[in-house]
Amino acid sequence: MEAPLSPRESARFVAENSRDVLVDLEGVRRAAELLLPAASAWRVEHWKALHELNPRGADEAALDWVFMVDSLNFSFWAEQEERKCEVRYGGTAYTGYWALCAAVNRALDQGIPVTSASYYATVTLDQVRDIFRSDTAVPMPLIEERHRILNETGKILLEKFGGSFLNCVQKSEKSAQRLMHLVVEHFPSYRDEAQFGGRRIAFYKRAQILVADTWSVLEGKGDGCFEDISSITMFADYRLPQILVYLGALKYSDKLLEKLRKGEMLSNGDKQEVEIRGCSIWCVELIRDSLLELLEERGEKPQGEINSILLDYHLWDYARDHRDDMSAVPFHRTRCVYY
Ligand SMILES: Nc1nc2c(c(CN[C@H]3C=C[C@H](O)[C@@H]3O)cn2[C@@H]2O[C@H](COP(=O)(O)O)[C@@H](O)[C@H]2O)c(=O)[nH]1
Repeated sequence: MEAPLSPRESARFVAENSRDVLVDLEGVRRAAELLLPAASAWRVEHWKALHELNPRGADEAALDWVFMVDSLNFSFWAEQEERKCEVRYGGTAYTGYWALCAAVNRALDQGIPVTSASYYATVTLDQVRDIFRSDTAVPMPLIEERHRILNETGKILLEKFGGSFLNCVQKSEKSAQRLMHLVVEHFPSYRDEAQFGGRRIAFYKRAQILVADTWSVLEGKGDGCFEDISSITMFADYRLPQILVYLGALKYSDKLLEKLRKGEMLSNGDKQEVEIRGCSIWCVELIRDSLLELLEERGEKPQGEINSILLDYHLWDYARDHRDDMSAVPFHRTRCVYY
């Protein structure tokens, strides 16, 4: 099979051929102006402090935490908004992606070595159900797939990288692209690819967020000093499209909007699902470019770094904090292990 286009080229190709999703250039500019005050202060060193559940260290154990969590970083959305999986940890009730992190930290606190490949390569389904148990009647979605992926991923990490994700990172020799391709080549559950307009395309959402979280947990230093980190695009999940539509940078056709409002599912790889994901990536690339142009026009230098990763993190956090304001904008419902 032909090698897929890179995520950035896939996004450009989809945006140029999309029918139901449009990147609005005026909206892109307005979004960049809205984000500019915050953008100047974005720094990779802030990632850890951003959220209490992120690992604190920058060692092998922290990398194993990131690898195991990003191997399961998919599909947390609930069938009914009011009936969600919830994990209580340290006095807080967490939902969505944070419920996953809270469950991992809860297990570690109980002495279960859940982030060690030697453990999760042979963990049983019953043990996985217990580790990720919800504190409500609603279980975490796709628990069987999460079990299968843990066994598969753990076995491969043991066989090919001595059971340590640090070895995989060091093999990339400080190239974000090489690390992304190493992960996709060796770990099947990260192969987030599709067919669109006669071309093979790839979004590699979990492989790219894994590279980004590796860069972040290592604070861009040592093995994490990727010279090509700016080549990583935004991560095409189901939250970012929602916020981009809310900000007016992305537009859905009436037909698509109606479908999403009714809560209809889109299958992974459907034309409209690919258009949503591809246009979202392209939209964030253009917002990033617009931020750099605005800074240039104002003769300002950012204190940190303006790239699609830090822009994505900011937008994702913004979406989390403005969930209610965005309730009129539907997110697309796809059940899969890729995002
Ligand atoms: N584009 C993008 N998508 C991201 C993330 C994250 C969390 N990562 C960073 C955030 C904090 C830490 O600093 C991590 O570095 C999770 N997701 C996706 O969202 C969905 C979960 O949403 P909800 O159901 O609301 O929890 C699901 O597809 C999940 O895969 C991100 O950052 N960007």
